[in-house]
Amino acid sequence: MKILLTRKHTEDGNYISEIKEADEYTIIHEPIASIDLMERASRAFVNNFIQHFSTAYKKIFVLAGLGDNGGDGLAIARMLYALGYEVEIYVVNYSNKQSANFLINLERLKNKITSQWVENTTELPNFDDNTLVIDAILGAGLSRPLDGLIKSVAEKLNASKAEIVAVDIPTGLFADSLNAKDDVVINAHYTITFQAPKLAFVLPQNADIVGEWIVVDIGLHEKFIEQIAAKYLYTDSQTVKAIIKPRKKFANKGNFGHALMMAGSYGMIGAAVLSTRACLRSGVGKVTVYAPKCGYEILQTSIPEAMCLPNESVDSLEKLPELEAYQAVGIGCGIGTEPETVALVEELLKNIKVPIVIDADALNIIAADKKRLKLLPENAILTPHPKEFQRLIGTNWENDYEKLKILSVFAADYKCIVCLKGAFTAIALPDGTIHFNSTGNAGMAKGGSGDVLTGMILALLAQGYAPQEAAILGVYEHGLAGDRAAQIKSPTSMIASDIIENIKF
Ligand SMILES: NC(=O)C1=CN([C@@H]2O[C@H](COP(=O)(O)OP(=O)(O)OC[C@H]3O[C@@H](n4cnc5c(N)ncnc54)[C@H](OP(=O)(O)O)[C@@H]3O)[C@@H](O)[C@H]2O)[C@@H](O)CC1
Ligand SMILES: [K+]
Repeated sequence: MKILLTRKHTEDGNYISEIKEADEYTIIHEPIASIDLMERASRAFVNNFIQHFSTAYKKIFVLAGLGDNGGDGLAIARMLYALGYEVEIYVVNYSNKQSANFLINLERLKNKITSQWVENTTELPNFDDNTLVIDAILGAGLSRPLDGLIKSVAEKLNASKAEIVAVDIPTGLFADSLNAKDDVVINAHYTITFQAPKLAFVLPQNADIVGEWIVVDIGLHEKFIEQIAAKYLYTDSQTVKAIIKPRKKFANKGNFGHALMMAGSYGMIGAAVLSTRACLRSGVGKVTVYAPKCGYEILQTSIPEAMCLPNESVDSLEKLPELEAYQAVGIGCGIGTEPETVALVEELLKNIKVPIVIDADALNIIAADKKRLKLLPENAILTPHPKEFQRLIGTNWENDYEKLKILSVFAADYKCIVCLKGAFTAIALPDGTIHFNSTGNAGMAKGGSGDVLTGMILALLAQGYAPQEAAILGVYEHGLAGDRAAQIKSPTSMIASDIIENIKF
């Protein structure tokens, strides 16, 4: 799914809104009147809202602005009222400019619900912990940080205990550009957004502002959206459905590749076990694990399905084995950074001719001498967590927008694929696009999760998935397995082995 931007920079130094353009294209080519599109969007909001909140709240306060976000608010209030909800409308009267659709919806309220016009926060009711507030003050049309009346309304709401549901975007949040640290933004608990995810929603810095969020389809023209060259995408079940290849009935294990997992060191054989087992659960035909001697018996007994190739050294990985037999290689999980292992990583990068996934200590080894970055083979998949990525680039970032810029440039410069792990893992491709993942949960932020991901991606590479596909699909299925594990064990109690047990391609 594409992430549509509200401020996309153009070559002449201006910016356009992809959302607004899709909106206008739909109005002309469907065709549909603008007010009817607003009605459709509001209906989509209400359908989701009533599923999510049923009748838990006695009274609903709708805070409406004067533009089209406010117009949505009025339409939503009318629809909820018609469904029997007790609704009060407060119009935040911050300006003398009102949109045409706002005015039409104001007219449509007549003889149904009255709206109270607010010029001071003292005219607002008290929002106690049993109230639900729908925030329809400003949406995609935000052009500057909040000030004056809207800012004080936002501060009052944020200080209250009310449950806040945002229409399209929480008021004051720029959909895809940076808010200053001291900007006041309404902190929503739930956001129902129209047609496409907004970039701000997948950035960790905004997690407490957007709350849980969901995209509802408002039927903007498919043809227009198809031709948008999106820089940011969101991996959902549809994306993944288009990538997954069905397993053929008459296939044998030779059809699914032979993977080589280079992992483990003394005290870290668990990382080799987890990554290899995850690889086996992800459809690979055969897997050989190359590990130090101290891991041999552990690996042979704990994963009988895998072959184990012990290297000479007892405690750490050294010396490159023959690579001819393998369709893909994984390296890094628990390998440590002993000098002989450093030499092995360098040798591997110089000699590898098949797809590779690089994780953990292998990334740290590369980061320790930046010249090694030049050895990265084209389309190598790197799976750093933020700290590892910082080591690779040798610097930190000021905010998440800067992080994305650095990430995208890094992937383009080194022609590699970087899966930057975290909530909404960001996968940067050599073409500069960034694909955010939609699955996963906080229970996965635990030792061993990353090893599982490396094993899954390795299995997909060995089966012949293109590296981009292997990264996007692997990260998505890893998150999904984590979500299943969290359902069964709870996010707090689940461990990496539970993720493996819930992999289900
Ligand atoms: N796109 C779609 O597909 C559909 C979109 N729909 C809905 O439309 C919404 C977008 O509507 P919108 O363009 O009217 O913008 P909105 O956010 O209501 O505000 C605009 C007004 O606010 C003003 N203003 C800006 N910043 C300000 C500030 N800090 N403080 C004070 N004022 C400020 C700004 O003034 P200006 O910048 O011109 O000075 C302008 O007058 C979108 O979020 C969705 O809910 C659906 O109905 C149908 C399908
Ligand atoms: K809003």
